[in-house]
Amino acid sequence: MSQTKVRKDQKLLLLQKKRSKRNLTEILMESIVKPMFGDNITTIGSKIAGLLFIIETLRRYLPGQLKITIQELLFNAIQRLPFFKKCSDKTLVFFSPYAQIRFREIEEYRYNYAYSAIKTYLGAQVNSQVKNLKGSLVKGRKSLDFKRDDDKVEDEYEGVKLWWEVLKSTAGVKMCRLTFHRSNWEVVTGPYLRHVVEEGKSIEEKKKKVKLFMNNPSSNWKMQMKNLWSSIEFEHPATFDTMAMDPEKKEEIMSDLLGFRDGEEYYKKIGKAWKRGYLLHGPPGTGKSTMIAAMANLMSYSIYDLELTSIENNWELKKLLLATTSKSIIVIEDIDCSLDLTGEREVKEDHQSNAEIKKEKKKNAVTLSGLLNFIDGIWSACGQERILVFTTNHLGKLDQALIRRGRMDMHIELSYCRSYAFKILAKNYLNLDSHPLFDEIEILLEETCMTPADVAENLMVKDGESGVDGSLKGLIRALEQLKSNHHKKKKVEPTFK
Ligand SMILES: Nc1ncnc2c1ncn2[C@@H]1O[C@H](COP(=O)(O)OP(=O)(O)OP(=O)(O)O)[C@@H](O)[C@H]1O
Ligand SMILES: [Mg+2]
Repeated sequence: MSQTKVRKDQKLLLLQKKRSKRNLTEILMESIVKPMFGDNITTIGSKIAGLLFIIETLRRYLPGQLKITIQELLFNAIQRLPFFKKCSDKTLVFFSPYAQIRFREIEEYRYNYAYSAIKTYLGAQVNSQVKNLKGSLVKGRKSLDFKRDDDKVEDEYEGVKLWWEVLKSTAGVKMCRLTFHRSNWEVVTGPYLRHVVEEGKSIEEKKKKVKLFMNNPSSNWKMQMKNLWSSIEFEHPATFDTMAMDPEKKEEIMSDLLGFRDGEEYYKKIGKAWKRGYLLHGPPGTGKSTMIAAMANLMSYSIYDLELTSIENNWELKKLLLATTSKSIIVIEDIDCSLDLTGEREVKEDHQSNAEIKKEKKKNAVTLSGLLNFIDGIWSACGQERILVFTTNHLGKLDQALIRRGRMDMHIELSYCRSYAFKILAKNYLNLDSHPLFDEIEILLEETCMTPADVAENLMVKDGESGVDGSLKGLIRALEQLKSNHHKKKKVEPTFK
């Protein structure tokens, strides 16, 4: 069957469904509501009593979802009567014994954690009576994981029946809708929903996977803040154990991070937003990106890799920030290359046309002040438990306002490979704690500037001789080469006095 035919059939089915719903409302209107009330209300009391009798009968004898659907239709029919059109919401609500609560995925521009907790809770309602399930194999686990895959879930709590629906509006807004009898208002809005959210959160915590998010270009954003970020599962193997750097510095960074993670009370006490900024600087190949991965693995936080060059203006930057979840690391790599850090744009030459200036502005309209707002303005206080990481190869190029303490709380320098870093790399790559060639290598490392990335590359090469000796000798050759190149360069360079 061709695709267009399938689409036509689906449209037809949808139209029929809509029609049948409308027809049913009309049938109820003609057969029950109009004969009872007519268009003119005179003896309202006895008529309301009659209607309540019908509603109560439905409540007793019809099964769950069907009962709600018919009552909803009846309610809709009543609302169409001229008399009731003039009534306030309060009067109308009196005729519907059911209440509904909607939990939208994005509520007032912010991610709604209740939505994800509820979805997780509903997915976990698995038993032998369930018709639709979905199965998956999670990495690192032996057994399959089953989740409920129904749009409608009936639940029961302390004898109270509740009906959940997982919906998506035509505008693409995802939501969970809960329907319950008004007489159970206290139980549902209190202990029941608390139970659902807590249960959902604890399941999420147990199954938590670290994710890597990337921002989509705004031209791909749809309505209602959807599709701002794309994500994949984060599976980088880097840890602080494998980071080649000064052990003391490493210890300091790790305890700073863990202190931050457990610092909710402390941040509340001092009245500061629960966030922390780290600036990683150093030459290419010294482990800045590797450290971000190690941070995410240590904290079990997801990474939001923010590509500033694909953001058109400060407003988009705010939207992206608001759509991030807590327990996350927001990363801007090579901050000096992503942004015009001089703040105000330079005045353009006279001969440059207005159109050209406009085009230029649009191209790079995220400004330094926008970014500063993003870091510590009102907007950043909207989200808690977030880490910000900036990386740069050129610390000197950054505006002081951007890197002052309080914005970037900790400056971490990653540098060329020295003795302590080499020992960690030798352990990682060759499983060596010591070797007669270590002394020679360590002296050469002090005399040269080789990055950990280059040392690691050399340790992986099996140059001629096999085994660890071959790798270490290869590294020595590379270091000697680097040293002699350095001397040659020095000789050529003129000296200024
Ligand atoms: N300090 C380090 N400890 C362990 N491995 C490192 C370290 N530095 C570099 N490496 C290795 O070198 C590779 C490149 O490092 P990485 O991408 O982290 O460097 P970078 O500082 O982010 O460089 P750039 O400035 O070019 O982005 C990594 O895959 C890692 O294997
Ligand atoms: Mg990098």
